[in-house]
Amino acid sequence: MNAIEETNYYFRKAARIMDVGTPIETLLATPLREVKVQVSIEMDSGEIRTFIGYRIQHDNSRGPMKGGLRFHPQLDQAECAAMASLMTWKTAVTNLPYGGAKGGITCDPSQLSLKELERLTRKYVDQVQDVIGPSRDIPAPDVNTNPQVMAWIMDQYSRYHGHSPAVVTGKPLELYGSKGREAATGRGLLYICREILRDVNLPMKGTRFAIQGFGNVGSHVARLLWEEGAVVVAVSDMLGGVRNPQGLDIASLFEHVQRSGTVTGYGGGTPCSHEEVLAADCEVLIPAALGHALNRENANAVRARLIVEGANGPTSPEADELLEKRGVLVVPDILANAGGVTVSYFEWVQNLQHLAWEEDRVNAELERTVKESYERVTQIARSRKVSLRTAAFILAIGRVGKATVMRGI
Ligand SMILES: NC(=O)C1=CN([C@@H]2O[C@H](COP(=O)(O)OP(=O)(O)OC[C@H]3O[C@@H](n4cnc5c(N)ncnc54)[C@H](O)[C@@H]3O)[C@@H](O)[C@H]2O)C=CC1
Ligand SMILES: O=C(O)CCC(=O)C(=O)O
Repeated sequence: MNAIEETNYYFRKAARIMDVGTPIETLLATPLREVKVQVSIEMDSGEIRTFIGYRIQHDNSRGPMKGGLRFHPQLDQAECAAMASLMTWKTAVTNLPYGGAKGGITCDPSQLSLKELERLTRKYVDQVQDVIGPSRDIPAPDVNTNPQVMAWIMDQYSRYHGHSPAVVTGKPLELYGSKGREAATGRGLLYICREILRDVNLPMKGTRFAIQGFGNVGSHVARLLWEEGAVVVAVSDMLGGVRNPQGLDIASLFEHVQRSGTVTGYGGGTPCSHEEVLAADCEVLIPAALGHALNRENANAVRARLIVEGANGPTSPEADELLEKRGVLVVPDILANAGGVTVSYFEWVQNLQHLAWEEDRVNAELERTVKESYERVTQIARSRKVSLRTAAFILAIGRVGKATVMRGI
């Protein structure tokens, strides 16, 4: 199965329990529009290079489409489509007035200079500016994109359409960004962890976590959990992992990462492999890197009793089944990592109203939203006797399906 087949497997499993019927099931599984563009730029050397960019718009029945932009060498159309679809279900689980989209460029940003990255981003906007917009489709950061990239997007789009801060979220604070957005996905995961730990009678203090990925999502959730007394026993990034059964000192790990750009080589733990992080002896595993991290080959090695999905699509359907059989509780991506898009929504609202919220308000509204979604999903899981993933899809499909039918097809 490729990425979109995996996402649709989960979608169909829930749609069939709900008995939505083949015509609506097919409609909801089919993206509204798939844009694939040539992104050609002049490199610093004077050479012309051509990259491929995507923007997949999955559904807009509940509002403008929303979702991140990924710059990654392995990005392809199927993965963008999968993540666009996940955005539709995620915004619906969280009850944000949005649909879903996702996009990016197949490239390795570590091989580009800052100027090349800027030219690439601006050229991409030239190619998609007629399909995005503040009330049409609003991009945001994802893997290897950041507030600076969002600033270039805002600027380039505004050259075509006039001053438009609300065309993109995750912008720098100096350029209409929202307080709290940078840490929002990690903070949302923290709130989810608090809820699920309470439900399984585990205290935050002393509970052991392993975290795959130490970028925006992984590093913030590690810091927030550690600040609450949780023990982070292993972390990794694309170069490898580091572990310490007594707990890593996250503040000094941050200093190390700031200096070296990677968790590897950190002196407060011992080096370990990617697979050892996923199989770490801990209560909670947070995959917060790329899709398909947990699959048929490694799912049975997982020792955690809870998995909280920070990444999008980190668990393949085969792995999901193996984990469920072993009683491992999985909090799915479309519920667990919705903190980022929730604060993106707050940023968009602030931009449309030309005002700025204080961080306390952002975090309080985020906490309320996360708790409410968690409550709704767990109620469905209990009453229908299904997994949290299937329950989250049932909630989302109900909302998107109703909006679709009420608007008229
Ligand atoms: N940034 C956001 O607000 C949101 C991101 N996500 C998802 O969270 C995941 C991470 O995104 P970000 O943190 O934003 O990206 P990022 O680019 O800031 O960080 C990605 C991290 O993953 C690491 N990584 C890459 N391959 C790895 C591997 N094989 N093993 C271990 N680590 C590896 C990188 O070294 C880096 O530390 C993605 O799946 C993304 O779609 C989900 C919701 C919102
Ligand atoms: O902040 C956003 O709008 C989208 C973030 C994102 O791409 C995601 O939730 O996967």
